[in-house]
Amino acid sequence: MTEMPWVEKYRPRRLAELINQTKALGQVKAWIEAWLQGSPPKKKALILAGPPGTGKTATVYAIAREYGFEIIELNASDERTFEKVERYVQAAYTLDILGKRRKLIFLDEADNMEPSGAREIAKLIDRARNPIIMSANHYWEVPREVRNKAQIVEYKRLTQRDIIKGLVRILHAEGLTVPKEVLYEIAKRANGDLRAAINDLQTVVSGGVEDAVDVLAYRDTEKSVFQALAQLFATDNAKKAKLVVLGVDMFPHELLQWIDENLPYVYYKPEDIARAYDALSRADIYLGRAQRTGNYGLWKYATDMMTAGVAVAGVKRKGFVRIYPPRIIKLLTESKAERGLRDSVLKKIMKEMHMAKLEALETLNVLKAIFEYNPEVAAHFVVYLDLDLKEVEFIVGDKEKAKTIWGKSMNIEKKLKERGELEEHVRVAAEMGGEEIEGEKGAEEEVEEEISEEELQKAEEEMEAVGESGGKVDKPKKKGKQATLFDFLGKK
Ligand SMILES: Nc1ncnc2c1ncn2[C@@H]1O[C@H](COP(=O)(O)OP(=O)(O)OP(=O)(O)O)[C@@H](O)[C@H]1O
Repeated sequence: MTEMPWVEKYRPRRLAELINQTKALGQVKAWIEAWLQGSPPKKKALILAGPPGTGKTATVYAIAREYGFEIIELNASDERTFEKVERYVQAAYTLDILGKRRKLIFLDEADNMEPSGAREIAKLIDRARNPIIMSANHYWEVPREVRNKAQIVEYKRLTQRDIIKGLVRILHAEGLTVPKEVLYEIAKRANGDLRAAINDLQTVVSGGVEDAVDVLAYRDTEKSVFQALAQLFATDNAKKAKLVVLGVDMFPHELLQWIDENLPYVYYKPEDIARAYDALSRADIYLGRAQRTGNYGLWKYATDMMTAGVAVAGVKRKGFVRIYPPRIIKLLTESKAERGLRDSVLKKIMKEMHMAKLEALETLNVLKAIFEYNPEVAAHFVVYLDLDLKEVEFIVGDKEKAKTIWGKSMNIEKKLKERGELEEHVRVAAEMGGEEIEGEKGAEEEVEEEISEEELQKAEEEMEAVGESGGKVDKPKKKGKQATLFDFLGKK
């Protein structure tokens, strides 16, 4: 079961619970009280500016709770934001007779605003009859016309002592303890970001403290990749998705492995997972092409595909998502028996779905997520791929779940037999696979997909479209008659 993220569970409910931001809180309180006393402050908007994870958003929620505001939370990077703000800006902030609560407008990411949106927001601030609070990591990147109309409140980077205080508070509430050294390590690495520290603590605790050394060792070298992926998987905004990986010190193909590993835990609908993997395989194609031609300009498209393309692929799982290091590293520690099972499953995927090994590996990752969360669909795959119980156990990684899926697959097979349709099922499955494979060798060889100049041009337009609209990427059409998960899900 997915546990609630601790950063949400322990979001400070009252201002007094906020650690070490006394000066900032004093300014916010004075400003909000001016509204309540019937004389709105001269600057009708506030900008809470400071490093991530220092309590800006938490302040807004605590203020709302203590002073009885309803929060209208909007993201400043969303182009439609100003239309939405417009709706609330004119509403009176006083309590009305129907007992509705006064509204406080909260605009996150004010440093990520489009220029046209900024002009509108600036106009709206002038007309505002409700308090508008904005939040930004980089004050100077908030558009000037907005900055000029807002009062700044500075949030300071939290100290290691502050971080430890926050972590201990949570451990106390959870009735847990972790070794002091682990706590110090987390605090040291958090760089003043309590949100990152709390996420690290939850990761360490959920994996068992024995795991802590590994997780923290990774943090040392891959410091920002955990944070970047957590942000990537939290956003539906294509532009933000592209930005969050900018600071990651990694080659694109390494980043791709990390995304690949973690993606099945983020999406839960098979069609969304498949869509995200489609974006990832496009990225992979660009990387291959860059490698072959030496045109490393293609890395940009690859990175855009694996970030924006993946971020907009569908509905994400809510709750805390633990980020895992790439499977390739884990594979090295796989036992011989596991390797054997993996290879036999891969062979079946390659044979039935007419895929090359690399694609079959990706498909196996998708199957893992499907088997974990969707036993009905999983059972159809068992029949289709003719898996045995041991292989099902290997895919789902849990004996009980494997039995459930197995039971369902037996039922499907029984029904198909009864209706004399087993052969038909196999025929349909074969059709999905398309033409006959050209022997074992053909299936095992990695297929090199060439892309033409027109395709590159199209990719550029595609990525621009993703960046601008934040909308969904069109599912690229697969060449040939290879079976895809879409085919399977569509035909089932
Ligand atoms: N000063 C603080 N006191 C107590 N808890 C805090 C503090 N700062 C952050 N936290 C914890 O970290 C979580 C994230 O903090 P918050 O959302 O307020 O960060 P933020 O400053 O708005 O970051 P960002 O700029 O990335 O939006 C909170 O839910 C809370 O659990």
